Amino acid sequence: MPSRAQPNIIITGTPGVGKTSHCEQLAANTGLKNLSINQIVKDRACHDGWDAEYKSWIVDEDKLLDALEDDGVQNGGYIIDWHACDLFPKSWIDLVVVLRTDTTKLYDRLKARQYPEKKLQENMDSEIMEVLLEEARGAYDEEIVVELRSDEVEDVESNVERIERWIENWKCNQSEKQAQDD
Ligand SMILES: Nc1ncnc2c1ncn2[C@@H]1O[C@H](COP(=O)(O)OP(=O)(O)OP(=O)(O)O)[C@@H](O)[C@H]1O
Repeated sequence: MPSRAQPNIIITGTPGVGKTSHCEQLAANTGLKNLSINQIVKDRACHDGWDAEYKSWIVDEDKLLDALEDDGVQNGGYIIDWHACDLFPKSWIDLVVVLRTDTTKLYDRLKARQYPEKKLQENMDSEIMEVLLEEARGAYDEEIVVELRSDEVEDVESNVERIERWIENWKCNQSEKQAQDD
């Protein structure tokens, strides 16, 4: 286990599953820093331009990782909000939460955001095919990947409470480990 005092947690999932809603609530409750990768990509120009068809930035992953490393993300204390997860080094990450949503609900949420039809359909397919869950399971140890439902508003609160309990346990384990090492 790494010797961080605070964990790093990825909240991932198909666009529209509720990552931002979860991350904001979790950051407010725990004091961990909310790291919106979308924002970093935009603000720190970690991209190779704008994809007009998909209406999204073409991410330069090397630049992005350099920017995160400069900020000391590897030292812990971050909630990482991003619709991909396999680019972050394994050694940086303590928990990966993959949010899942009923596809009818996802369709309504993406439609409300006026997503272009092609992007909407691809995201629906991605949720149906469990692409993000498979990506998380492929990139990280099985025991740190957790799948949570985000269908109803109440799910956000119960998921956040669950993650808060996980953080407390993680900190206890870290303190015990530290005491053994001293
Ligand atoms: N569990 C939920 N129940 C009902 N509505 C939700 C839930 N989670 C999120 N929403 C709503 O769905 C929309 C998308 O949520 P949010 O922006 O948090 O998703 P996201 O996964 O961060 O999307 P993106 O990847 O595009 O940033 C918002 O209008 C939000 O209020």
